Amino acid sequence: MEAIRNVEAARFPVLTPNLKGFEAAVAAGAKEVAIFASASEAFSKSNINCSIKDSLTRYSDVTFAARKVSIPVRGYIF
Ligand SMILES: CC(C)(COP(=O)([O-])OP(=O)([O-])OC[C@H]1O[C@@H](n2cnc3c(N)ncnc32)[C@H](O)[C@@H]1OP(=O)([O-])[O-])[C@@H](O)C(=O)NCCC(=O)NCCSC(=O)C[C@@](C)(O)CC(=O)[O-]
Repeated sequence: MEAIRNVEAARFPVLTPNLKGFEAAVAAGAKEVAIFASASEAFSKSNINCSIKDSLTRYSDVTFAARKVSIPVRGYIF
């Protein structure tokens, strides 16, 4: 994040799989984050170690937290 902080004319959405990741991203200076869910239970488990249903709950938490501090979430319009 330090290395890309001042790059202009580019967006760097940081993948944030849960609230802990979101908080770390913001602390590191992220100006945009991204949430990423899976279409199959197997991929969801392998990728972020939880069910699709649980991932949607996590992403709801991340989106809510992002909205509170006006951090854009990729693909989401507040
Ligand atoms: C979601 C986790 C973190 C769960 O990881 P986990 O091991 O299931 O986590 P846990 O909840 O069991 O906790 C284990 C430890 O990890 C810690 N932990 C818990 N969360 C975090 C965090 N955010 N950052 C740092 N540490 C974390 C947590 O605090 C704990 O630490 P301990 O108490 O034992 O010391 C893990 O499965 C993970 O990192 N998954 C993400 C994998 C990933 O980055 N996948 C994306 C690949 S790219 C892709 O999919 C393509 C595409 C196209 O979608 C990309 C795009 O959208 O652009």
